[in-house]
Amino acid sequence: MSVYRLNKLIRLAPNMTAGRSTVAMQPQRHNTSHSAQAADTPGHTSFKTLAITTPKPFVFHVELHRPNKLNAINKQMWLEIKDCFEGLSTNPDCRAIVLSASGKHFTAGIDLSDMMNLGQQLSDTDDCARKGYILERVIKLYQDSISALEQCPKPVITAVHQACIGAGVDLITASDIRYCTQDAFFQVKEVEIGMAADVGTLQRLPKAIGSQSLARELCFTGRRFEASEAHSCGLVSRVFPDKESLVTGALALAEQIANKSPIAVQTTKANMVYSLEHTNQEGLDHIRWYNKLNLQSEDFAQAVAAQLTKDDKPIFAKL
Ligand SMILES: CC/C=C\C=C\CC(=O)SCCNC(=O)CCNC(=O)[C@H](O)C(C)(C)COP(=O)(O)OP(=O)(O)OC[C@H]1O[C@@H](n2cnc3c(N)ncnc32)[C@H](O)[C@@H]1OP(=O)(O)O
Repeated sequence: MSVYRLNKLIRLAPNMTAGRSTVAMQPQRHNTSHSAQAADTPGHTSFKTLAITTPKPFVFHVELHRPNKLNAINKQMWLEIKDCFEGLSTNPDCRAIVLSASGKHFTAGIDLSDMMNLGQQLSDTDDCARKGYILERVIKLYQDSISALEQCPKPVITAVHQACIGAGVDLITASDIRYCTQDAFFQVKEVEIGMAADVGTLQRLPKAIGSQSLARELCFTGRRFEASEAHSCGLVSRVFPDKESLVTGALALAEQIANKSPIAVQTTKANMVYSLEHTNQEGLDHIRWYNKLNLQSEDFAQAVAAQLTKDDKPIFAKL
């Protein structure tokens, strides 16, 4: 589906009011009346591998949803992740996103059966250059899928339970904030399947944990590590006792973010992502350019007034 069409569909979401409305979802996943309504709405489409709900005003909850396949990421899921986050990027009803997963594990990484299909496709030609072109396109598509989280202007909070393997680590390191359950475990497993990780972990993990030494150890060995180590090295910032409290905590954080000025939050994300790759001076130049506009916005005036009057919930216009 084109990004244009997806944007249009996501924009059809019912107005955000407290409560649960569902867009582009798996009807059987959420047995609320809202799900049925949304599923029946003409023009609504369904993602096959993602379930999307809007549990709080301006908060979208995206779930990896191939529970019977341990949320292994097949081609369809790669495409849908990209479409979904690109669509939410321009959706004015979305200010913060929680990404979690249904079923036993967060994700078993790339779908290995799908990889076998790719092998079949490659065997259709004997020409190594043509095989190379096929692989180039696939890798680029998968990279873009993961990068859609980082490029999405809205903060993305990932909530990991149980296994987060291979491509799962690529995925979560492209998010803004990571939480997990105490039974979560992580593995940069690519070397174990005979490849170098190529969709983001090697670039983002060292920055996320702030240690080249540990990142290289994890990437060279593919050793599994648990929630406690993920927390102590800074890969995740909070650990919850179970999945229910994890998702509740992640949604509460998303709600807190969604109550802030969307201009302030989205500019903050843009500048923090930019500053990861640039010098301090370049980062300062970048934010100065943004803020010479943003400090004239009604959000700024309203937020300052709210501070002075101790109004803890100023209402900001959609962005
Ligand atoms: C261009 C390339 C871009 C990106 C590349 C990314 C690379 C990677 O993602 S590398 C990592 C690949 N994933 C794995 O190696 C995971 C292997 N699986 C496991 O380690 C375990 O299954 C587990 C995730 C820890 C879960 O363990 P458990 O709960 O005990 O379940 P199992 O009994 O092991 O598995 C049940 C069932 O699922 C099948 N399965 C597991 N993982 C995958 C997978 N990634 N793809 C496809 N299928 C998977 C497993 O074979 C079992 O199948 P049965 O038919 O029931 O035997």
